[in-house]
Amino acid sequence: MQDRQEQVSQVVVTARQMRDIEARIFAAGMPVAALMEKVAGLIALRVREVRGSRVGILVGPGHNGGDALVVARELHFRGYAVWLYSPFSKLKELTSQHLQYAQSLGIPYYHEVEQLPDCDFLIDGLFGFGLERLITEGIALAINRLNQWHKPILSIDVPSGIHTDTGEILGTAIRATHTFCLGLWKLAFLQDQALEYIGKAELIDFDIPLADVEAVLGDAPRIKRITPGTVKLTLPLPRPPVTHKYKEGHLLLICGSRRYAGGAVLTALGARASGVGMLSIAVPESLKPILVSHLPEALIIGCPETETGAIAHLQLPENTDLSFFSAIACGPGLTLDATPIIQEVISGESSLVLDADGLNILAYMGTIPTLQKRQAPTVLTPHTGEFQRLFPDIADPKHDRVKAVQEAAVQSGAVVLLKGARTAIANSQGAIWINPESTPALARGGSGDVLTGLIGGLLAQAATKKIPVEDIVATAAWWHSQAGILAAQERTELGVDAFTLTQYLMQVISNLGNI
Ligand SMILES: NC(=O)C1=CN([C@@H]2O[C@H](COP(=O)(O)OP(=O)(O)OC[C@H]3O[C@@H](n4cnc5c(N)ncnc54)[C@H](O)[C@@H]3O)[C@@H](O)[C@H]2O)[C@H](O)CC1
Ligand SMILES: [K+]
Repeated sequence: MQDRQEQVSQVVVTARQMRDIEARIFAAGMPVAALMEKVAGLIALRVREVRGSRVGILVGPGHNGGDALVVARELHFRGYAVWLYSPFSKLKELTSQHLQYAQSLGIPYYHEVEQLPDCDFLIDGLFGFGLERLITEGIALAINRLNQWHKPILSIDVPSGIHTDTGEILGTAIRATHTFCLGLWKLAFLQDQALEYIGKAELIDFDIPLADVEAVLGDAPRIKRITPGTVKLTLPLPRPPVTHKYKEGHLLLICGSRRYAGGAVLTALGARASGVGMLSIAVPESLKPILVSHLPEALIIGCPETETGAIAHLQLPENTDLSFFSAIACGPGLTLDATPIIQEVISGESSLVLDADGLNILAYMGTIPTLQKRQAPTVLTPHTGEFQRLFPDIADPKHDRVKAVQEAAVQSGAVVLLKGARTAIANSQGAIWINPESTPALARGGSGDVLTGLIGGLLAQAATKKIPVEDIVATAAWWHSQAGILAAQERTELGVDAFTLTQYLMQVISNLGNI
């Protein structure tokens, strides 16, 4: 049984779902004003940990503004110098009552941004999940002006101006340094385009009953955050006391070319870190010595080469065919000259991960619909450019990455991992995993090759277990990014080349015991 914190940390909701959950709580008898008091009380406690005692509070017309006014009142009583700014003349009733009381306490209230005295930081309660249209005119100008002050801004629930679901900027938006997401993680926190506006994100749990969350989310496929708890459920640990190398999975990597030898080494090092029982690596014949020297434990299969140094065709050892392997990972460094290999692995019946040139060849051949016919699981791991080449008829993933990856999985029947600051993974039934933490240190050549090897190695080990493929892919994505975070902490964001990244993978798993 997972504890409440772990369960809450996995949940992701849309604005609509949050409103429905909230409606159930109110219908069950919780007074709206009491909930606002509780939530804003928790925010005020958190704000008091921030340095500074002169605070400007931005008040919107809805309950986000109400939250801000309760925070203003609490800070006022705790001795802070508090100033209110609100350009709105019409406020929701509860918000209006809080404003009236704040004014009765002598808290100054201004209609123009310029009237706000110099403050240490700002609290943004202009709009929460009720923002439904573009911000225009005076309010847009005010937000732009406030952003130019370059003061710390603490946003309540979401930075005002951000679409709660897609993370799009609706006209303009507050650039928060810190955002307190209320109750449950909203989808915008997991959309790349919103991240620059959100700053440091923190969930304020205000005891939403899990029964209400379950009732609203129902049995439909969910969007979930990957957490250490979900990762622990899928890792092949502990191993059974009695086992042997083939029981712990046999992965075949097909990668590399004379031009891109390093891609093969990095993919293999990612696979090695997965702990896979047996690793075979098919490369062009001329790469064999390099691979042997880096991975003495692996079986290196030298294959005939094209004139350009790509694998011309697979030449597996005698009595071996593709069905012999628990999983196959194919693509890094292949070049487009290895096209026949992709045709061959797609028609095989092993679990298959396709990345890099594997995806480019797939796009070139236009074989996405044929993936639907595969009996075994397929995993595609595109970055945005590869994604657009593979799925040209899906709307630009930049507008809504989560929707795009969901559509791609339905179209292909594959598990699709869309790389990004918040990597998203979808299966063809509509379930989504999103990796909530990463580092820009990973935006570097070769880091994707490491991920491909890691996914392949975990898939091979899970081949006989009943773990959903998307859960395994999610675990690999989390593991990979945590290694990047760990490496960046020690070596800065500039010090995480792909080889170094592979050296941090094991540390992540040994640290998991402490989480
Ligand atoms: N989730 C919970 O259980 C709780 C949420 N709280 C807070 O309440 C807000 C949501 O409040 P709501 O009143 O529904 O919406 P907003 O405050 O975001 O504002 C809606 C308000 O703004 C008007 N509006 C919408 N778009 C625009 C626009 N572009 N320009 C001008 N005006 C606009 C709209 O008509 C409404 O009047 C949530 O985020 C939390 O902060 C509770 O306090 C605690 C429980
Ligand atoms: K806000």
